[in-house]
Amino acid sequence: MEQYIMALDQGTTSSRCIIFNRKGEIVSSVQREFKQIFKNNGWVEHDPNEIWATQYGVLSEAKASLSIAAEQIAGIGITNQRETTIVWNKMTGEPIYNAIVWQCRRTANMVEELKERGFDKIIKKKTGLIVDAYFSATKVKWILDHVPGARKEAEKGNLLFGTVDTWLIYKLTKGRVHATDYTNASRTMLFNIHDLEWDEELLKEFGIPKSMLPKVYPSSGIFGYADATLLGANIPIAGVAGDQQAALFGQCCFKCGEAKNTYGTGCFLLMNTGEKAVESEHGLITTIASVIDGKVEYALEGSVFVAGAAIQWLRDEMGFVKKASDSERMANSVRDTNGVYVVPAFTGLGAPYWDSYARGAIFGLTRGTKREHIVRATLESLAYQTYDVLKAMEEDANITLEALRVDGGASANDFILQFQSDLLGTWVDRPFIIETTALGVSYLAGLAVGFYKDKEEIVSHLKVQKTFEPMMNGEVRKSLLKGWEEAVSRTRGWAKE
Ligand SMILES: Nc1ncnc2c1ncn2[C@@H]1O[C@H](COP(=O)(O)OP(=O)(O)O)[C@@H](O)[C@H]1O
Ligand SMILES: O=P(O)(O)OC[C@H](O)CO
Repeated sequence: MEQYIMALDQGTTSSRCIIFNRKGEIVSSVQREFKQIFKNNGWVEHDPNEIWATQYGVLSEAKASLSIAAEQIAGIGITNQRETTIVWNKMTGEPIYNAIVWQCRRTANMVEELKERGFDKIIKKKTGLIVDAYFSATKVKWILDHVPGARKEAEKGNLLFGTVDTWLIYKLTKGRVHATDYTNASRTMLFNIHDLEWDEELLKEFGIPKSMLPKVYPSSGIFGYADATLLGANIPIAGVAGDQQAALFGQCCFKCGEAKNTYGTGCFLLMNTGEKAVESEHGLITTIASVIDGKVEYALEGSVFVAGAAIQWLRDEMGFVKKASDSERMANSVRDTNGVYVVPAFTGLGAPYWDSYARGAIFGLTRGTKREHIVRATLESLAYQTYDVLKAMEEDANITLEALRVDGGASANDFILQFQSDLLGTWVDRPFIIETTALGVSYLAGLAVGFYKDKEEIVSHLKVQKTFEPMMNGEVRKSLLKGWEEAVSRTRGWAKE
């Protein structure tokens, strides 16, 4: 009987289940979008029960579509939107508040206060992170401070905290396992990435009892077993990683200096730095890339908060496109943006600016501006933001990339990738499978259950579908970048009182 790996990819906008065969090919894929809750300016929430319901829905559908027996699933891999924070009651298993999403800015003031006291330096040293509302720590504190009775319950040991991987493991094992992996732990701003432990000083600073925290495991290994009532057999959960680290693995960036950029809701550029935790001097963060067989590898990361989400905004709020993919045709229907720049700083700016108070803006509007120009400028903004983080990374790591490996939903858009290659002046390689997040965690799970022998076997699966080559004249590039730089500078600090 043929065996498969089931990858659960819980992203910011959708829950997905992809089943892979031994050759790393997709044999079934089901996806479902879920509700984004925008209660206040800059706030973003999800309903944890809807996250679970959609995730369970797609995994059941994907399995049914193949008509396979539960025993044919050799292992489950879980990969997830990172940092998003859920707190639930240990007795009832019910969340006490909505999931506070990584993009949410509600704790920006808390962050300011930490910076004023100089505590950001301690945080950076221990966690590799630039203090920001992006990470989980201030979100957990906010829940404990604002949900009536929460802090008391937490102190009694009645509440559990988890990122989305932890929530899914908990639901899949029917509350038997409260665990996470090192990559997800490294995004909480509570985890010491050098000692590989929850940090007592940080827990004290944020007032978070240790009893709330999940146990931390390597990314490839057995976390527990999905309950037989859910899938028809007790199936091992054998790999867990934050989605961007999973994509790094799925792109086979196993060597020092290898990097990938994922164009999903946000854009995340990660470079493997091997056993060395490189400290950035240009606004990037240091994070755990993977822990496998006791070996820790680190990465440098540039996180851009809004990328594909800007195209969803064009679709849902502006009504400029019916489907995200229509944006490509519209962008190509005009020669250029007619001087328009869109800076999609809807939830502030991440790397390399780290400005919680920046807000989105459209510049250069004239009486001749058409919606096609705004659509084109929105697509170009993904490439400009990537340019900014890649340049910071090249300076930190003192290297020049020959080619950028790309993936994620918006990497299906040829216009974006051609413009990306033009701006960077380097090749851009898109693989056959752009779902590298799910692919990566299927590799991690597959290694744990003996589906794959080693990384060498995995590398043999990597195939480039299309390479984009730079075609833009150097002077044009320079002038476009100058306009972008100016546009970004004018969005800075906008929402600060
Ligand atoms: N053809 C396309 N052109 C531009 N953007 C796209 C296209 N297809 C999908 N997207 C964008 O990609 C994002 C979805 O990518 P995905 O990798 O599934 O994201 P996530 O994991 O963050 O939910 C959406 O924000 C969507 O707007
Ligand atoms: O949902 P994605 O794929 O955009 O990823 C979100 C990131 O993990 C946030 O850090």
